[in-house]
Amino acid sequence: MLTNVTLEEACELITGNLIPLPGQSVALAEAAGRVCYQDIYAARDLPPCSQSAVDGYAVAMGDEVCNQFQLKGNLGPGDYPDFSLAPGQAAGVVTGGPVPPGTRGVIPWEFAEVKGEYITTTKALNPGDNIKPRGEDFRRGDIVARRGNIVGPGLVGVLAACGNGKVKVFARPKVAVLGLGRGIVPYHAVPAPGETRDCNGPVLEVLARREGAEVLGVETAGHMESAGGRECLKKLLRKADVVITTGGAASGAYDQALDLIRQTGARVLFWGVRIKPGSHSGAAVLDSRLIVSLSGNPAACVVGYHLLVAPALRALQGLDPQPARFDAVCKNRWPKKGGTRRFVRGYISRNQNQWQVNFLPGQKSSMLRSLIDYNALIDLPAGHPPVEEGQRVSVIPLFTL
Ligand SMILES: Nc1nc2c(c(=O)[nH]1)N[C@H]1C(S)=C(S)[C@@H](COP(=O)(O)OP(=O)(O)OC[C@H]3O[C@@H](n4cnc5c(N)ncnc54)[C@H](O)[C@@H]3O)O[C@H]1N2
Ligand code: MOO
Repeated sequence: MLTNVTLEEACELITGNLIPLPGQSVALAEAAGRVCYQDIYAARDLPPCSQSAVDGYAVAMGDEVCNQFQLKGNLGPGDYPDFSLAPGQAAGVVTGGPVPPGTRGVIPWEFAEVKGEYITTTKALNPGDNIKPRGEDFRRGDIVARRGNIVGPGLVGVLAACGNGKVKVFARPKVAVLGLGRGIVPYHAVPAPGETRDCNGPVLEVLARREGAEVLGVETAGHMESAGGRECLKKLLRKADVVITTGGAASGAYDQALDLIRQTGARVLFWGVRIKPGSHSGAAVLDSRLIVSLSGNPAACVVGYHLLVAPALRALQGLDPQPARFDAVCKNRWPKKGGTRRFVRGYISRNQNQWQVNFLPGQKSSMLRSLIDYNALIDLPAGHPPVEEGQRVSVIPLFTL
């Protein structure tokens, strides 16, 4: 078993042992935010025929410029022309309506005077003026999205315009959360003296949902003997793609996570990561199922989630597992120097043209305080000296981009 691996090694071991989930067809309205399973091509030309860009008069002419035309018909909204225009003829058209064959351009009604069955135009017309040619936006067969693209509102619009009622997207990863800390009880229970309410479970549930997962359940098994805990973990592994355990991850007398995971027959990928907080994290695989064991201390649990679980959930959905990253200028100082690589919870914001970051208060791994406002992790390398205000640091944005 690999122990005390770097974060990069841990991520590679996790993502290298995952197979992206299968595709499923979902209704267009349900597809937004999901990940395309396959390349998608335009099913028709858009617009499907030559259309007018203005309300006015479609006119036909030969090579000679003319400004007087005989009105041949009038097309209202929803009408389709059953006639063509010969040079010298015109027809009333509406914005987005089809123009009759033979149309050279469209004159907005503001630049036309109607007298009886004739119109006189008061503006010169160039060929193609105010016409949206067929297929100007998309040609049938044009690629509109690639496998791995997130379905955004614009793509929903294109697919709706093409008449695609369904989209094939990656299945959502099914996630279950299991609290293994001793004396941890569900948050809605009244804890006896010495017991602690489970707060990691609900936090992980919310975080995993944000990453596109379907959360099957949040359970606690720290009160169970080994056999009970093992059966509980096995049960969750039968239905979930990813089981996140929290607590019981260190190597004390009451820490049972590693033991329980081994008892299921899972192959441990690593145990212990050279980061703080979150050093007591590990991962294992059973068939195509992933188990990630996170610390019980709430902030360590959350940091472990962002750095180890979120990349796995992205990889399962066909996305790049790597989080975004950029430099930001510190707005306050971090007085501690550090031997281990540290992930500090920060708050990033834009100031004029640059990103800035605040180190948030309450950074002990046992404390929840920094988690109220955090929207980024500040990556301080091993052996870093104290960080001064105005210095640039590397940040991983979490909820803002
Ligand atoms: N002798 C040592 N003790 C500890 C070490 C160490 O290296 N040697 N490491 C410390 C660090 S760092 C961390 S982080 C924790 C990791 O502990 P575990 O992951 O084994 O978690 P537990 O012991 O079960 O609980 C720790 C702490 O977290 C609370 N907890 C647990 N689960 C939950 C939950 N679901 N919701 C809310 N709070 C939870 C639990 O009550 C404890 O207070 O170990 C240190 N000790
Ligand atoms: O793993 Mo503990 O989280 O180092 O704080």
